[in-house]
Amino acid sequence: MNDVDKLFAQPLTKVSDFVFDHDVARVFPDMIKRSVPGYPTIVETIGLIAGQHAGPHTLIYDLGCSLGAATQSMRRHVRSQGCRIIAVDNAPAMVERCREYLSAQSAMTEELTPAEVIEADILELPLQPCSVVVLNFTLQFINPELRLPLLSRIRQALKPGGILLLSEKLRFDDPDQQQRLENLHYAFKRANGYSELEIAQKRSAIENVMRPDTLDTHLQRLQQAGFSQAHSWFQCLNFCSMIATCD
Ligand SMILES: Nc1ncnc2c1ncn2[C@@H]1O[C@H](C[S@+](CC[C@H]([NH3+])C(=O)[O-])CC(=O)[O-])[C@@H](O)[C@H]1O
Ligand SMILES: O=C(O)C(=O)Cc1ccccc1
Repeated sequence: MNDVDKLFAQPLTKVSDFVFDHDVARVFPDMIKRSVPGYPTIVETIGLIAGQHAGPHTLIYDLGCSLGAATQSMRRHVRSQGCRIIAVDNAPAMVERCREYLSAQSAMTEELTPAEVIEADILELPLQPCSVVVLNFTLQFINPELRLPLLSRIRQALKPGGILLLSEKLRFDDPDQQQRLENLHYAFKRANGYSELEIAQKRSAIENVMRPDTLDTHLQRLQQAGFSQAHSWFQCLNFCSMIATCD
């Protein structure tokens, strides 16, 4: 069920823009673990932090859930009575497999927080009052102009004491820092078995669809969206996770 990512292993005459289709869904757990430094730690810690902030009888959103890794972690960590997780993705292939993964988890473990998966565009979906929202490497795929309106809507939906957990690939204004961390990211990929060709073709595939911001841009935008406090709680190379709080 979980295949090794060889999507960019053969030379392609034209590298198309990256899409979350069936081929990607099939290899996604392998791809993200070998491509994002710190990903397993981030996913596990999202569960831990959500467990501290999800009050009884509140809603949790996992927006751009892919196969539901963050949802699975939160289902294990959130112990409050009457909590429910809504995982959302607009890629049908991801949603289909996410439902399978969550059913398999339910079958294997007792006392998990209930979770449902909705196929929807997070830019369109009305958000109900909630205690925790997760954007784990999703905002970077949203049109830059629509990022602040989305974050403002999330802020409006969060109850007092609620939090947003936002993980992103970072860009750096300083050219030396950008080059150093980008090179280290490629070294991380190489160490995980990706070839130079795979690294180069994946880079072309994502350059038009994934647009990272600087940490400053993120923190300022979170403030603009109305969050009381925002800071990072994890960084490995050019990948970071932030928490934003509501009074
Ligand atoms: N407008 C949108 N509406 C809904 N979903 C969207 C939208 N745009 C993109 N997505 C979805 O956001 C996800 C981004 S992957 C998230 C990993 C996951 N969070 C994880 O914890 O493993 C990150 C990555 O691949 O680097 C994809 O599944 C898209 O379909
Ligand atoms: O692979 C990369 O270079 C990334 O930045 C992360 C990533 C992981 C999975 C899908 C798209 C991008």
